Amino acid sequence: MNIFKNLFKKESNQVTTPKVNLAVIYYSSNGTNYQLAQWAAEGGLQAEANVKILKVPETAPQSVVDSSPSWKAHLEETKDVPTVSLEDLEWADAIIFSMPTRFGNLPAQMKQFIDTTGGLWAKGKTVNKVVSAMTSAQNPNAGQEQTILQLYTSMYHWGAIVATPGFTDPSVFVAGGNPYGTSVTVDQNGKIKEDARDAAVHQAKRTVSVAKLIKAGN
Ligand SMILES: Cc1cc2nc3c(=O)[nH]c(=O)nc-3n(C[C@H](O)[C@H](O)[C@H](O)COP(=O)(O)O)c2cc1C
Repeated sequence: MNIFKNLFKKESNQVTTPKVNLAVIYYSSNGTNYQLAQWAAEGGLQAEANVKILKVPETAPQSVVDSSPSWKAHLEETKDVPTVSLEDLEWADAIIFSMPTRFGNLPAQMKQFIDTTGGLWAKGKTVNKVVSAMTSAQNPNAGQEQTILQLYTSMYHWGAIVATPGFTDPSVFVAGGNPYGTSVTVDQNGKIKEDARDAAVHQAKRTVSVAKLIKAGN
């Protein structure tokens, strides 16, 4: 009888999962991906994760930033958002990346940050991070999926576990139906056209719940 009791106890322990650390890492020139990052952070908190919103460093020349009033203003508005560090990556069990589409690809700022992770990768510290990505673009068919998939290519090298939203929630359809990750289209004024809040929240919750399983398994 005691044996059964112990077995039951062990199962109960397995169900009590540890708290997950979620890093929402973004790059944004005009605020869209900062907004997506904030929605993802909301989802992480709803899933009871420890959450950090972190920006990647701006690498564009100051003269280029200065030539765009909205870009300049966004950097000023977000100057107090902490900049991501390699320690943040070590801390994170789960990571949501959010970045705009640039000529059908990742922005150089995000890629530059990812390319600083070779040391962590070499020590095996990127393995089993649960990751998911979001993006924005000015057109629905000019690189949204491609940008997310390019990010995931690096994640496969990390040994990360890519947790896509798939079609696991109605909010994915409302946001435009991108199963690879929430993606939004912005108009000329940078206003998001789709109602993507719930999709970003759902994506973060799903990412955290997969990370919980991985962490509990470890
Ligand atoms: C250099 C550059 C390249 C871009 N390339 C694309 C593109 O390939 N496809 C597209 O639809 N929009 C493209 N855009 C528009 C951006 O994706 C859009 O402004 C961005 O998603 C807004 O995100 P943010 O507010 O977070 O900066 C480009 C913008 C810039 C500045």
